[in-house]
Amino acid sequence: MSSNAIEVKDLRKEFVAYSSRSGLKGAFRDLFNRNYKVVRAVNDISFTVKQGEMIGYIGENGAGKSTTIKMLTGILTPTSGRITVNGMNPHREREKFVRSIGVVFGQRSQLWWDIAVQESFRLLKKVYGVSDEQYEAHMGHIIETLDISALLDKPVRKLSLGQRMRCELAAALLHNPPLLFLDEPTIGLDVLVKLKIRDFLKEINAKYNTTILLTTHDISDIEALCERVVMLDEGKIIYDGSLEKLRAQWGDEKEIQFQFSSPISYQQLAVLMPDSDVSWTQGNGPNVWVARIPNEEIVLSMLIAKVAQTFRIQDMKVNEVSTEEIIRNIYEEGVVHG
Ligand SMILES: Nc1ncnc2c1ncn2[C@@H]1O[C@H](COP(=O)(O)OP(=O)(O)OP(=O)(O)O)[C@@H](O)[C@H]1O
Repeated sequence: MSSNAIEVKDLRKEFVAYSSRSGLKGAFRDLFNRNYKVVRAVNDISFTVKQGEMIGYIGENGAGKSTTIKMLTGILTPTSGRITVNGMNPHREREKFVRSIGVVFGQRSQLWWDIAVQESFRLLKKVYGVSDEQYEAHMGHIIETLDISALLDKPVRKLSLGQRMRCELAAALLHNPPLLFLDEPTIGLDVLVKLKIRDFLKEINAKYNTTILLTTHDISDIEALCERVVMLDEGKIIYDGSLEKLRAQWGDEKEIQFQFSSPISYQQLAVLMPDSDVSWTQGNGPNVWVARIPNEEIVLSMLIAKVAQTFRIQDMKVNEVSTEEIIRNIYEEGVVHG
């Protein structure tokens, strides 16, 4: 097997969406020719994922994330393009393929609703052909780390969402797959469970070099886990790189908030650094002004020095532009950056 867990080349998926005409006359005409339009959900994307990488696959609703994952897991066939996952074609070598991946889709369960969790585990163990020795060696640790031993004899329908998600994760890893797909694994979970799941994923990744591809709307999941993000917009990859670079490229501004001891006018502030890219706006509260500046050390120290020389400052705060905000900006601007 090559060292790439996932190889995707010029991958495309189109859906044909029919629209029905209204009324009896419309229905009659629909019999002969229906109105349809082609939706290109995934538009010729290419990327590779190395074994052991943890990748955040992100994008707005409808960007094409689920469609990609469904193709990568062999649920949907591509319209065109090539996919190799764990050295296989996901839908051609179905049976062998599913044994090489683990999948957790936030809203869909692979556990049986009415039977005890451990019965589900036992069934999956059979399906995946996991030996007793393998199971003991591997699952004991997983059950302990996810803290689910007290849940094993409960039917899934009796579990809370957080409890169920932990059991889903254990189920997805039962056969110790080298590749794990997670779709919104922490959605709706409380902070402690989220942290537990993140720690667990980090541990699995470190211990087994498991590749993890994660879709999430929770950027803090990405910050905690992924060095690389692939961002999708309208079926196209608009960013593929490190979270750090994304920040550096886009988080290129800082905000400094000053609270002055007495009222100051905009003109007084505007003349401080007339030749630089500093913009001032009034903040919340009395005598509060916010300067937005380019994220450069020298501009920051000059500004602070000038302001401190000229006015009496009661309080000062520097805000980094958050990743959340950076990503929102990208969506709004829709700019393509490599
Ligand atoms: N079975 C289908 N038939 C027709 N159109 C579809 C089908 N599945 C997805 N689409 C369309 O393809 C586009 C991409 O959808 P997809 O579900 O992949 O987005 P997503 O990024 O996963 O969004 P979300 O975050 O909401 O899950 C959307 O415009 C969607 O309406």
